[in-house]
Amino acid sequence: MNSKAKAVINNLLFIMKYIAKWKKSIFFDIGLYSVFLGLSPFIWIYVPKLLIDELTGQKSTKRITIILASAFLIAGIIGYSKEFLQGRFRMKMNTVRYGFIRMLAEKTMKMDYAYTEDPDILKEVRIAMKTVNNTAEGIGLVIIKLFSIPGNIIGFLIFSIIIIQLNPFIWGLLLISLLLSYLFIDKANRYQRSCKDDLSHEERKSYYASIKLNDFQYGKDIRMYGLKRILLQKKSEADEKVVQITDAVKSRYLHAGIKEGVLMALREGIVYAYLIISVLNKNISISNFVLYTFALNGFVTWMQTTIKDFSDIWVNSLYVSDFREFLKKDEESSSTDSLNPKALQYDIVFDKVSFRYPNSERDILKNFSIHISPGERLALVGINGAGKTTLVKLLTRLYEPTGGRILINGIDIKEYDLTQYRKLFSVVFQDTKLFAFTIRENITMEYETANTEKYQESLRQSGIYEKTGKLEKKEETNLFKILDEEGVEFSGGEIQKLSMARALYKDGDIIIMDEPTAALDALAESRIYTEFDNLIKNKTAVYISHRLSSTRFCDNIAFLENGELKEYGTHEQLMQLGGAYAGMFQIQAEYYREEGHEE
Ligand SMILES: Nc1ncnc2c1ncn2[C@@H]1O[C@H](COP(=O)(O)OP(=O)(O)OP(=O)(O)O)[C@@H](O)[C@H]1O
Repeated sequence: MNSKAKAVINNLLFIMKYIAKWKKSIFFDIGLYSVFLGLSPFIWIYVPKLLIDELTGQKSTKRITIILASAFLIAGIIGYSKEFLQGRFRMKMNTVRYGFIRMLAEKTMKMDYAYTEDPDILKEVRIAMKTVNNTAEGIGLVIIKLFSIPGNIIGFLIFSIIIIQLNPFIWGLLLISLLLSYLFIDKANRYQRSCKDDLSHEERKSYYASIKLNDFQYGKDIRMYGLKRILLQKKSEADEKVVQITDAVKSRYLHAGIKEGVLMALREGIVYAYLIISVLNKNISISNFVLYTFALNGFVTWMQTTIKDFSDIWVNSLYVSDFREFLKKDEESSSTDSLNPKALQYDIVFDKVSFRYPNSERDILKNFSIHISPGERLALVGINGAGKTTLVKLLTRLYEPTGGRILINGIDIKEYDLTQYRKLFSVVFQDTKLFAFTIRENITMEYETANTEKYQESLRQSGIYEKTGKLEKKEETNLFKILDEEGVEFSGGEIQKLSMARALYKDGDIIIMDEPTAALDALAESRIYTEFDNLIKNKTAVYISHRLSSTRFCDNIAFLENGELKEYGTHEQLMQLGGAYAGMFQIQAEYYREEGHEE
């Protein structure tokens, strides 16, 4: 067996494994449906023969009535049962399909964070989503085909027996011509498959533009910068390419259809000529002529359906392979040791850490070493792109250093159980995201919150409690209007306060604030930093800010330049040094003085 066939079988087994897990009774329905499907065509093949025999023989009205009544009764029962089973199957199938959708969602949550910033992986996610999102392709289609294939095989076997009785060569001829038709279609299928990546790429571009056009959060920029035109242009460019690709695919199928039509005409000609000659030579009766005509037509249609079903399974199995490949992507893993990092205090060391993003040719951090003592407040400062956020991503294990080590309490952070490790941190990111859930859910990240006092206290501490208290539904108000007309839209500064409340509620032992106060004015930011700092008591904290006055209170300041530690010390020490930090501080102080703020 070649590797492709093996892959198809493995994919079918994979799907069947999950059908067995999520909806075992589907197998029973398939069995029953197959029997009805396999037998159903033979009623209307045999009934005409029986009627002709009767009409050209004894002409018994009673027997004709019995033949017709039985035929209608059996056909009715079979037809009803088929419809019923098919309807029930469709419902059950959705359970299975949603199971796969959930599986994909869980996988994307567990994947290495690095993948989420990799465009190739985003393409793969889109293909994997397509595989499960509808029943016209991918896993959904394979499940549908699995439902009808056994019945089609039963039908094929019965038809074969009838036709072989007539003439085995005719059976062979039909089979060969049908296999040729399959090859025509298969060529088109393969072409379709070869376009998959390009199609997905263009669809992703079009989808991106559509999403941004409809995203309220982008509304301001779209209007102010006249982005509508460029977005629409990009969308229609991508759409045009999608149409081009799909048209090219359709044209391949059209050509395959024309070739198949010619082949069909030849096939039918030979078969009918054979049947007519057989009647003329009195080798078969008129009633058998009718029976074989129906049987031959039935066989061809049946075979075409079966071939199409197999071909669909073949093509769509490749999507299933993509889906399964995607499931194998590296997950964020805890190390083998799975140590619990929980301790009374945390001593953090960056030991000659270097880092380069995947698919990047530049080291963002170079030999970076720093020691953060327990309870210390460290300020990370430096110009845009210096590598400050990257340091946070490494410390929180969103990425792994490409060189050197990060140690907490003397142990490489890789050794710690990842889930436990992440619990250590309360982080407010620069581009922190909140969800269209209630305020309470956004703070607690819990469906039901037992500790009402704690989250209300977090809101109070981050200075947003007064605002949420005035809302009609208070903390049960939904954020944003995307899912709820009565949802509230908060200002940038208020969103940042909510993000801080979330960090306070989490109560991590190590605090990281990556410039979350950018939407606030300099004085408000400085106030929030100092107030926040009082709240976290003796916890270790890393603060990132571009406004150097906000972080001057920190125990130490690390000034980064091009991924290297350029200057390090207290605010006073760095000012005395008179280097890059002091220069930047002076410029900012000058600016604020001009603006009328007193330092
Ligand atoms: N996912 C990524 N892939 C490749 N390069 C990246 C990625 N994320 C960031 N970079 C690059 O790494 C460099 C450092 O980025 P980083 O976000 O750490 O800087 P920063 O000091 O926090 O800057 P800012 O003050 O603007 O927030 C930048 O040049 C950026 O372009």
